[in-house]
Amino acid sequence: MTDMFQKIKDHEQVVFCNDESTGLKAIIAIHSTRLGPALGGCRMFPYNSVDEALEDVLRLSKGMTYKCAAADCDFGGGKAVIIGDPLKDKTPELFRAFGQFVESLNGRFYTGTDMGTSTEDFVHALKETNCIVGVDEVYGGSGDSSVPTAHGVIYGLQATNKALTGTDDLSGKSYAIQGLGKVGYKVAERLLEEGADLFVTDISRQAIDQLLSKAKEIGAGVKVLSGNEIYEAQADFFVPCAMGGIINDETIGLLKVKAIVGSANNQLKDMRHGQILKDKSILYAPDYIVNAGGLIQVADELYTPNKERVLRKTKAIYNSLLNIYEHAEANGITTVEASNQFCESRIEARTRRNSFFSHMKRPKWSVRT
Ligand SMILES: NC(=O)c1ccc[n+]([C@@H]2O[C@H](COP(=O)([O-])OP(=O)(O)OC[C@H]3O[C@@H](n4cnc5c(N)ncnc54)[C@H](O)[C@@H]3O)[C@@H](O)[C@H]2O)c1
Ligand SMILES: N[C@@H](Cc1ccccc1)C(=O)O
Repeated sequence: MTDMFQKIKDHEQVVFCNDESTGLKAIIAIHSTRLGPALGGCRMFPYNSVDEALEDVLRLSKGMTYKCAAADCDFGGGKAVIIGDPLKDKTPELFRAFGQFVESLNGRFYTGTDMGTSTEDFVHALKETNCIVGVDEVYGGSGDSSVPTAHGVIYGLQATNKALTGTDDLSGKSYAIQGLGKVGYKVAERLLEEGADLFVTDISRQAIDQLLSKAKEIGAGVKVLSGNEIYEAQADFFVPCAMGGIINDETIGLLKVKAIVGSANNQLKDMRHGQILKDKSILYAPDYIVNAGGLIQVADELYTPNKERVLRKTKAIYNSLLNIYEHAEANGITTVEASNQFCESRIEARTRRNSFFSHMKRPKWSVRT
């Protein structure tokens, strides 16, 4: 039998949620509460096996610990995955059942949207727990987190452009975007407005058609590629905005871009792929630095929400990336090593009181009740 404790050895807590009546099968992973209660979105995906779902939630929740530390948020890392097809298996009852499991963690885990879930889904969960972030303002939330996430990706592209060419002007460059969902579509739209050339791919025809009609409206050109063709696109930037693990042994040799900057979580299949990118002189913007905009917004929501502060902290992604590039270059290490080192030392320096968050609720949470 698999040694489950060996598998989850880096994590504080992993909860398997099973609800027969609604068909809910979910896993919540809390990686660390050293800096505060765990915060992380909930993904819905038709995983092929429970092992695959577990591996995803363990990696994603660990990434959230680093993302919170890098973005200077007083939260720890957690994530949830619901095993199911977001196009077929969603019901209000399923999300209410999920909300009950979140509530059972008593304030140790706050969650909201991620790949495959929407703000509407969490309005149902909100009936069972207050530990939900990023729902629309009419429900007391700060709104769709993909908006600031997309802003962050744009700042990330500008900083990377600056590091490569000395200017942060995004026009006249080409971008290969994988995934035109909540984040990818907004990034694509902004790049079109900037006068960029786009290569795009998505498994959803509807998502592609929506972008094509937008491009037509503003008279911009978009080339649609199928599946793996996106890795071979002759573009300046690869912008992954769908699933993780896409920089791997099969794809890395195909890349022709100068840099990778996208919102997808866990883009590198393995740490060693960071070194291969460095050897190929492809500048890699660590995903959890680039895609922190959504986290910044929902973390802010848990105090007294302030849009100006969210914008300022999201803008800081630009300088954070430039610092990471500089540190990596000066020390002959990869950009992921540089950002991991920064986060680990920040977590070490900030850990206080104890290393297990057990408070019942965030101080200002009562404003929502
Ligand atoms: N939403 C946020 O605020 C946020 C924040 C940080 C990170 N992220 C990450 O960004 C990524 C995208 O998130 P999202 O919220 O836009 O998700 P989403 O579900 O809204 O969009 C994902 C898109 O990718 C497409 N897709 C799925 N598999 C694909 C494939 N094999 N090839 C091409 N396209 C594919 C889907 O059809 C969909 O259009 C995820 O990895 C997510 O974890 C999202
Ligand atoms: N899902 C996004 C934003 C988010 C963070 C935390 C909670 C809810 C949503 C992320 O991975 O960063």
